[in-house]
Parts: sequence; structure tokens; C-alpha cells
Amino acid sequence: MGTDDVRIAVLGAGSWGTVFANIIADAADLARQRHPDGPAAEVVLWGRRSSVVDAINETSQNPDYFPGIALNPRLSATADAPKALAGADVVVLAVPSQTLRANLVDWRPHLREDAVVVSLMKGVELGTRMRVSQIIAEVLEYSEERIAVVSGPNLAREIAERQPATAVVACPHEPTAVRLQNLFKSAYFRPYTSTDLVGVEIGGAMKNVIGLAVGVAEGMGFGDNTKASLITRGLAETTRLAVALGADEHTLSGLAGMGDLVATCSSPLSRNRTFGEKLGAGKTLEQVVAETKQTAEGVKSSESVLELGWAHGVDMPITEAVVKMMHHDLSPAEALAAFMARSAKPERYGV
Ligand SMILES: NC(=O)c1ccc[n+]([C@@H]2O[C@H](COP(=O)([O-])OP(=O)(O)OC[C@H]3O[C@@H](n4cnc5c(N)ncnc54)[C@H](O)[C@@H]3O)[C@@H](O)[C@H]2O)c1
Ligand SMILES: O=P(O)(O)OC[C@H](O)CO
Repeated sequence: MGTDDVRIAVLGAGSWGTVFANIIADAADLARQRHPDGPAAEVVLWGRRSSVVDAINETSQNPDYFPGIALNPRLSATADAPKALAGADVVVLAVPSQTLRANLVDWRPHLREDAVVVSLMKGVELGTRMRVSQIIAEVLEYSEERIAVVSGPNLAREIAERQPATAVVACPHEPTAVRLQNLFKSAYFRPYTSTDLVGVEIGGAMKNVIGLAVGVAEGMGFGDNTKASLITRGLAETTRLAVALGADEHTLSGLAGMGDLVATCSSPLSRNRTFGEKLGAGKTLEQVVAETKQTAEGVKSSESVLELGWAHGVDMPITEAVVKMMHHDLSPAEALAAFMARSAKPERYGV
């Protein structure tokens, strides 16, 4: 590798980690076509299961998640995390949020001293109520210019098919966000920058919770008025929480707020919406959990998000209903009745 070349490790070869690694490899090819003498980017993907890793290396496909979709042939994979991390300038994290802390502790000794870490995750940690960037800062003891987040309307399957999509790269230190924007910008993936880490992360965590609620409404057989009401009031709830935590409210009308909320709540590809839909259609929680093979972050994060709301005096009625349905045996019909019986209010209230 040349001195300006970049090595990027993506940790997590599930749905989004695989697709995001592919975006970066495609972006690197495009950059080389435009500037043949410019720096090169090498992308390596870490996965837990050797069967997935072998398939990516031998066939340039991830058959568990996207059978038949051709990945960039320059994308390599390994089941050896220290090997993936060796010399990596940029480390991208794509494991379930609730598993991150334990994984980071294992990975920490293998990270380069000046590595930049990027979270693709959309959750809030149970117990600590920490956003993912806060977990990274605590475990790795990194300063804010070395921690970034990517979030937005990014249903992995569509982007695996190289359909056009946008996202936000957020870092309080703008030059880091711009550097990453350039590394991730491909012919079909257009990242914008933001310095509002709090707004972008709360938008990402909350859209999963609201997606569960919209899914329940879908499963109960309700139509577009109900779903539009939940999306709009869900955005109000998201914005109240984010602003109370220090976010810029405009962030929540952007791609990582409204954009992701609309994608998640409209799409049968969303795992959170699908989870809610099955519950709304009458399956038991145990049945739905058993059928859900991929990560539906909102199920666990709903509890930590609600606690964050309580701690900051923010009224979060949809989140509260989701928590009661996911964790306290409230039926969808009971949740609906309680929601509709709330006291009358002006459209805009609270923080
Ligand atoms: N899939 C999407 O469309 C999408 C888009 C944007 C953001 N995200 C976010 O990305 C994150 C990852 O989601 P995903 O869609 O890739 O999930 P996934 O369920 O498809 O994949 C998760 C991966 O993590 C691995 N994993 C599970 N438990 C682990 C553990 N304890 N330690 C290490 N690895 C473990 C799994 O083997 C799998 O490879 C989530 O926070 C999600 O909200 C997903
Ligand atoms: O499948 P979901 O519900 O995790 O949503 C995927 C992405 O976060 C959508 O942007």
C-alpha cells in the first residue's frame, strides 16, 4: 500500500455490514477511475461465521443475507478480528447495539492508535441508556473527532441492489465527517455531513421504536390515516427527546430523522416494522421473537429510550405503548385504547 492509501475494516458481516463494506469498495473503485494516481482504499469485512466469510471470499456473495447479489470482487472477508483490524485507519462497526460494549473490549487492543471509528448502529444501550457513540467514547477513550455515525433511510436490501440512497455522516468535528463522506460516496450512495451526533443517533434509535408501532397498526388491519398519524406523532416524540438531549431540531426533519422514519415505517423490508406487524396480526411475542432471525433493534432499545425520556421529563406515549407491548404483555388492542384515551392536547407541546 502507498503512504496515502487507506485501510478500512468493517466489523459485522450481517445485513448492513456486508452492504456497507460493498458501498465502500464500490466507492473506492469509482475514486480510482476518476483519479487513477490517487490513494487506494482496501476494505476488509469481519464476520463471526467462517461459512459466511468463505462464501464472500470464494464467490463474492453473502448467501445468508443476499443470495444472488454480486458483491465487489475486491471485498475480502475474515473471521479473525485482530487480522481485520491490523493497520486499519477507519473501523466501521455493524453488530447489534446491545453486543457492542463486550465486542469493543475485545477489539480495543487491536485498534490502531489513530483509528477513526464509525458506528452504523441504531440503538441505545440497556441499563446505561448510552447512545452508541457514547459507548465507543467510554470504552475506547477516544476524543470526539475520532468517532462518527452513519444513519439515514438505508434498507440494506435496496442498497445491496445498488439502488440510489442517501445518508448522513455525523461527527462533531466536521473535517472527519467530510473525510468519511469522501470515502463512502459511491455512484448510488450519497452521504451528507452533519455535526449533530445526538440528533442523528436519536433519530436512528427512535425510528425503530416507531416502526414497531406502525407495524402493529399494519398488522391490526389499519390503513394509511392511522400509519401517517403514528409517523407524524412519532416524529414529534423523537424531536422532543432529541432536543431535550441537546440536538438541533432541524436534524430530525432530515434524512436521519424523517427520512429514516418514512423508509422504515413504509417498507416490508424493515425488520422492526415486520416484527410489529406480526404482533399486530395476533402472533404472540414468543412466536415473533422465534421467527425473527435478524436484528430488530427497537425491541430492546424501546426500554432505554423510554428511560431517557423519563430522565429528561419528555412525554413519549408511543414509545411507552411499544415498551408495554414488547415487555409487559399489553395487547395491541389495549395499547390502542390507552393511546386514544389520552387527554386532549395542542399539536405542539413539551420540550
Ligand atoms: N439492515 C439494515 O437495513 C440496516 C440499515 C442501517 C442500519 N442498520 C443497523 O445496523 C446494525 C446491525 O444491523 P444488521 O442489519 O447488520 O443486523 P443483522 O442481524 O443482519 O446482522 C448482525 C450481525 O452481527 C452478528 N452478531 C450478532 N450477535 C453478535 C455478537 N454478540 N457479537 C458479534 N457479532 C454479533 C451477526 O452474526 C450478524 O453478522 C443495527 O444497529 C441496525 O439497526 C441496519
Ligand atoms: O430493518 P430495520 O427496521 O432495522 O431498518 C433498517 C434500516 O435502519 C432502515 O434505514
